Amino acid sequence: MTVPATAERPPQAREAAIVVRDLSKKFGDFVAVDHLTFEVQPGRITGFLGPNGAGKTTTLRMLLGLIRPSSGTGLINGVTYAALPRPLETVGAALEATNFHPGRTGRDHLRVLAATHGIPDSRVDELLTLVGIPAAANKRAGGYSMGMRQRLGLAAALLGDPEVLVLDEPSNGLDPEGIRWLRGFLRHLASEGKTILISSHQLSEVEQTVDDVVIIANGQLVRQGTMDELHGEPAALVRTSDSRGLITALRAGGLPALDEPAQGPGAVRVGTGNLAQVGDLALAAGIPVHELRVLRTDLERLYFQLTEAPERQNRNRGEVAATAPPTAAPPSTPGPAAATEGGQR
Ligand SMILES: Nc1ncnc2c1ncn2[C@@H]1O[C@H](COP(=O)(O)OP(=O)(O)OP(=O)(O)O)[C@@H](O)[C@H]1O
Repeated sequence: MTVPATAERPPQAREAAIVVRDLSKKFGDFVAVDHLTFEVQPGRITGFLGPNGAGKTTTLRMLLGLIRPSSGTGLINGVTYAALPRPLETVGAALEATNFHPGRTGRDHLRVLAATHGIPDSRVDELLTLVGIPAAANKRAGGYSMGMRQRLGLAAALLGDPEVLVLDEPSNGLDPEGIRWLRGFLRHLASEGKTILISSHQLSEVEQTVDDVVIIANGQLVRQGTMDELHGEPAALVRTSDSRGLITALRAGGLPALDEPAQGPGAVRVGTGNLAQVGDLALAAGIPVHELRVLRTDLERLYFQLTEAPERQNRNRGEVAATAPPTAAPPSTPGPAAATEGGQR
C-alpha cells in the first residue's frame, strides 16, 4: 500500500526502502517504462507483477544502476544505487539465474564475489547451506539445474547480508517443493525486517508469498496495494432453496445480501467473511442452507483484467521489440556485483 503523505502517516509506518518516482525508459522511440511511481516497504514482500514485456526487468535494472533512466528516479534507502556507500551490504540482486561461469563451482563463484567485497569464506559456506545446495557447492555451475542456479543466485544476492533484496522471477525453474521453500525463506527474511521485491509475470505464482503488489502493464502502473486490498471486501456465498427468504433474514440481521446468479441457482452473496453469523441467521429464520463458504475474489481474472484489458493490449509484444533487440548496459554504468556476476540481461 502506498504510504500516505507524512502528515497522515500512521506512527508505526516506516520509510519506504525502495522509492520509484516517475521513472521512464525509452529505447529509441519505444517506451519500455512509462512514468512509473511506486514504493516498497521494509519488512514486507512485494510482488512486482506484469505480463511478459511489461517493463519489470527494465525497471529493476534502472533501480540497480545497470541502465540509465530516461527520466525519473529509483532510490534505495533514499539514494540512487550508484550513490550507495556499501552497495552489496544494502541491496542484493538476482536478475537472472543463467549467467554463472559454467566452469566455476558454486562455491568458487561465491568465493570470488566474496573476496572482491572483503566478505569471509565462512559466509559462503553458511549461505550455500542456507539456500539448500551445500552438496552441489563443489560441482561446476554449468551442470546446475535452473532451480539450483536460482538458489545460487539467491546466495550471491545475500552475501553482504543486505537490507534490501531484489529478485527477478526467483521461482522460475523451482519445483513445487522449491517454491514452498523459497516462500518460507523469503518470509523469514522479511520477518527480520528486510525489504523484498520479487518480480513475476504471474500473480498466481506469488499470491501466497507476497504481502503487497505493484502491477504494471505496458510500462505503466495499473495497481498498487496490499494483497488484502486486492482480495477486496470479505464475502460469503450461501446456497439455499429459499433465496428470497434468506436475503430478507440476512438483511434483517444487518448483513448486506443479494442474489449471485453467476454462482448458480439459489446462490446468495453476503457482505461478510463471518460464516457463523450467516449460518446462525439462516438457522434462526428456519431457512435451509445447502452450501456456505467464503467467496474469494478470482485474482487471476482480476489480474488479467488489469493487465490485458483491450486498451492495454500489450504494445510490447511484436514488432518493436523484434526490431530493437536488447543492448548491453553501457560499460561505464555502475551495477551490483551480485547482479553482474549472477547474470544481468
Ligand atoms: N535494451 C533494450 N533495447 C530495446 N528494447 C528493450 C531493451 N530492453 C528491453 N526492451 C524491451 O522493453 C520491453 C520491456 O522489457 P522487460 O524485459 O523490462 O519486460 P519484463 O516485464 O521484464 O518481461 P518478462 O516478464 O518477459 O521478463 C520489452 O518489449 C523489451 O523487448
